[in-house]
Amino acid sequence: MPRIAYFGPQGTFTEQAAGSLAGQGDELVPVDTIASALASVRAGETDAACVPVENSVEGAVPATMDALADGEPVTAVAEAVLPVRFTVLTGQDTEQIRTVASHPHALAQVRGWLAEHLPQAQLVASTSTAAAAVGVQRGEFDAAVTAPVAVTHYPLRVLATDVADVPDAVTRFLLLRRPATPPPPTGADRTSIIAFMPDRTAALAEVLNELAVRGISLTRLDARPTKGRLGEYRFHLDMAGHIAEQRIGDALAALHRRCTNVRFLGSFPRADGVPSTVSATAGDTDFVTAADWVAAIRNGDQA
Ligand SMILES: O=C(O)C(=O)Cc1ccccc1
Repeated sequence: MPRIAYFGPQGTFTEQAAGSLAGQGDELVPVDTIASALASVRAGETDAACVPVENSVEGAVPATMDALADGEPVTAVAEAVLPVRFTVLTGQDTEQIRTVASHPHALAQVRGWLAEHLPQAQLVASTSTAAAAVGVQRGEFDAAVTAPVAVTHYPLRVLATDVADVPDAVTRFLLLRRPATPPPPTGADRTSIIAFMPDRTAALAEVLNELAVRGISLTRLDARPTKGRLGEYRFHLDMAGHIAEQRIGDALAALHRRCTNVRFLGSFPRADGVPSTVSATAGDTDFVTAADWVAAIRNGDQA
């Protein structure tokens, strides 16, 4: 039975995302950190791992960026986008609540609500929203900001539901496997890479230009320090399209020439189903016709 490690414990948003991406009969295996979810799939203990990658309010999840960049390569085969509205669980009377724990991304998205409803409470970062609920059960914190599903796992008092400073916030999750042939292109795909850049004037501009001249639309650009010298970054880029498409393959080959290293993180269907736009001169046949023309000249058969 295929096993999917997810960022747990039970009752996280990531469990919900893993459930929506799992096939029938897949076993969902909770692990405590994003790094250990990826470590388990790298080691072959599980077949896939589900982790959060970015949020529409708080941006990238740094732990996921680092775990994807370090260690053996893994590639995304699917993504899920979930609305995030929070439930506040407690074991106390409201007046007694002195500490509220949650994942930093969750705390950042309910700051306004907490300031209004629990102004006396101190905010404490936990490894995940569900870990905060576990902490409340153990008496370590007075309240937890959790996913709605947490209430079924942790029998605590529901202080509030549908809590969100930004009502339409969403989080995107990835399903990652050990590298294999990517899922086939659908016309509405995303390709994800990490570009390790040389420390050179205009290096990022040159990389972006390789995408721009092929009419490739960026869907995400994030930077993380390499943890080496101050000012050295790696860039996490997502683009509309699939590596099986000529313009994407051609662009990645150009980046391979220009960058210190390029890590391919997958080509997979977009959860929003938005089809890629392909400019009039960057379709697959345009590339094939152009390559045939060059080959003909090399062969001495120019028409
Ligand atoms: O802690 C969780 O439940 C997660 O899955 C990470 C997370 C935290 C806040 C919003 C979305 C996902």
